[in-house]
Amino acid sequence: MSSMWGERIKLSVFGGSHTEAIGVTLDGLPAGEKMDWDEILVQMARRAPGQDPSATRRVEKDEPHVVCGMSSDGVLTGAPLCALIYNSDQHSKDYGNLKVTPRPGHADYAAFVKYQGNNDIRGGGHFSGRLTAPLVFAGAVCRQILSRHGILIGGHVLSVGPAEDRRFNMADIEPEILKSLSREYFPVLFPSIRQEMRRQIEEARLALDSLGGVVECAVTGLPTGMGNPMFGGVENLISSIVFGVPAVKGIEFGAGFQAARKMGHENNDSFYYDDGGAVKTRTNNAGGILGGITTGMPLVFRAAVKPTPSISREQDTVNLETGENVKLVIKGRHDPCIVPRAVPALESAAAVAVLELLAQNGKL
Ligand SMILES: Cc1cc2nc3c(=O)[nH]c(=O)nc-3n(C[C@H](O)[C@H](O)[C@H](O)COP(=O)(O)O)c2cc1C
Ligand SMILES: C=C(O[C@@H]1CC(C(=O)O)=C[C@@H](OP(=O)(O)O)[C@H]1O)C(=O)O
Repeated sequence: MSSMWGERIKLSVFGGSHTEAIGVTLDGLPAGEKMDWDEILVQMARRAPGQDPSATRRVEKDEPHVVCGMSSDGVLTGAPLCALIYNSDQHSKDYGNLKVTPRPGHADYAAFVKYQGNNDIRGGGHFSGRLTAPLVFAGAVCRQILSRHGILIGGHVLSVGPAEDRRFNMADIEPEILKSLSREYFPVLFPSIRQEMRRQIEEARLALDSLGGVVECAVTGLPTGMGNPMFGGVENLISSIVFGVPAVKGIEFGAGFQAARKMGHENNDSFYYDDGGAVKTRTNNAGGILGGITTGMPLVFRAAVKPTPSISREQDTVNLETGENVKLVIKGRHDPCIVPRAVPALESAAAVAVLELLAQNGKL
């Protein structure tokens, strides 16, 4: 399976939702960087399941065990960093019927065909959202290195169903806002919207259904001039890792799809020199990227997260053994909405991508 990413910072994620453990190997990290272990645990806790009514009831500690690559006092050795996260709360019986009656919206059918039924279906196997736990560990390491280069990453739940938070002011994102968002569970910019989002999620859950939404993520402090045209652009790099987060179905940068409805004079970001003589833009519809290259303005992207495929209401499917059309009722513990827990996963994907970008541009 192709669960490896990166040229300079090489990321490999392994395991399945119900295997003994899941984990990650990160190669290419700079030696000598001291990690704050508590900060790593803060990031793991932001994504961990079982701590909120808006999430799956599966309970996992998600405490990483470092196998190699970090000294006992938390300093990166420069050798590949490998961490394991043990699985402890598997209910594999819930998946007994799903191999031959694939869930609409999940990877069951496509994987059954590709792997001739040999794929581990329990808890979504290697396709599970649980595989974002090792990604968050990797991101937690990368973002500590990035912060020493003045680069901050933070995201928030922009929408859940019809409930909408406000967007970042893309031309001017306060470091303090990103610092606080990036330590929260279910981060939002406009605090009172969280309650409405939770209400929408609960309503969907009670209707035996699920909800999707959008995550908005920003990166500040990026050096200007990193990235390449055409296939080597910063959008290309970030998108390729962001689509590694299960359930992400779309990404846009800056004004994104709204740019298609603007006039040129509205969409262009005028340049000016700030008081310190730095070139800035008054607006940031470009989302910090022009021609695939960083402009020095905040990098902003939004990712569309689909509604959780495993829902409790009866659905139509097929029986791959008998060749019949059948009804399916899914058992088990599923996120009624993935979006809040996808925020740290998407920030982490961005952190790994930005560290790769620095490495590719000789800035590490
Ligand atoms: C944090 C997170 C949690 C998820 N939780 C669930 C879940 O409880 N049930 C489920 O069916 N899908 C869940 N998913 C989504 C599936 O893993 C995903 O839809 C599936 O692997 C198919 O991949 P695709 O949607 O990218 O095509 C979750 C995804 C993430 C990122
Ligand atoms: C365990 C996590 O999420 C899981 C992601 C997931 C899926 O199909 O993606 C299905 C569920 O697995 P299970 O049936 O074993 O409870 C979720 O709980 C996690 O994110 O840590």
